[in-house]
Amino acid sequence: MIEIENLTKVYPNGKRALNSLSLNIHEGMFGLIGPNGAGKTTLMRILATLLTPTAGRVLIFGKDLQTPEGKVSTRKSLGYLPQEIGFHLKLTVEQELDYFAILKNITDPKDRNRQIDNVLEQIGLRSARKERIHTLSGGMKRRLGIGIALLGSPKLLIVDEPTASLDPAERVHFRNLLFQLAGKRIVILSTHIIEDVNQVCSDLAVITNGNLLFHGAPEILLSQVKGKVRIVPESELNAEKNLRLISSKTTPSGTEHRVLSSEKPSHTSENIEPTLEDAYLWLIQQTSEESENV
Ligand SMILES: Nc1ncnc2c1ncn2[C@@H]1O[C@H](COP(=O)(O)OP(=O)(O)OP(=O)(O)O)[C@@H](O)[C@H]1O
Repeated sequence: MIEIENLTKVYPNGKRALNSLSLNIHEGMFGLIGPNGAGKTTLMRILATLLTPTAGRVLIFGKDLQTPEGKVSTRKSLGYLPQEIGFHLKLTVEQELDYFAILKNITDPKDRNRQIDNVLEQIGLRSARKERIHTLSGGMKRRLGIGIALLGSPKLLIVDEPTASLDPAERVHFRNLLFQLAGKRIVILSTHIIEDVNQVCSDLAVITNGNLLFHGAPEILLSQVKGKVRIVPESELNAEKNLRLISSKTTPSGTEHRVLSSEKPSHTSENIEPTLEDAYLWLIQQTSEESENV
């Protein structure tokens, strides 16, 4: 388990990226969502021991990250896939994995080969082992990134926006791969794609401006907007009271607005089943309105 207590990070330029954040993360898939600049990467870099917090405490599998012993043991049990990964494009898939396995201190060549075979199987790149990295598709490169993170069989896997640049089929493939990998591990998935979290995470946190807005199961977040989402045509928008606009789209019959409201629907609009994205947008909007009113 990961225990985060009152974690604060203030960068040297005075930017407060995390603000006394407390959170516990258990085995399985954990989704971390929030708008740009919310503090997600800062949090993940602290968990990955790449950044030192200004205040607060983090225990990873019972070890305090502030102690040298805690840092060493976390690094041993960690696989981290950052947003950008610098591959050696002229190496083959197999050579790249071998290179990173050596960096991870897997010194015995037999053990290294065994682990590389396992990882290639897990990420579905067995047939591409002799291919040079510059010839791989974006999705295959992301899978190779996860393969590198998996070397050493880490108990904690942290992945930062892994599906952002992938096509829909590769995205689904990749998120299913993460789900399979979760098993007895902790997998932290940071993303802007709420649907990915909805499909594979049993627990999630929403952060904005370094503050924790929500922590719990996706169903609980969803339940907060149940019975409150509906589609309203442009012509009816003024007839409805206390609406919160989620999104708008142009259809052959005119502009339609997806809105949230606790009021009874007007005669031409009716409530529809909300999505996790509705709940997320509602939470974010509510918070930004509250902070504007302070
Ligand atoms: N090295 C740094 N020095 C100063 N400010 C920084 C630094 N790194 C990040 N920040 C700021 O801290 C805040 C949080 O950034 P962070 O990258 O953690 O957010 P994020 O949620 O990962 O955003 P995104 O989704 O855009 O990647 C932002 O306002 C960012 O500009």
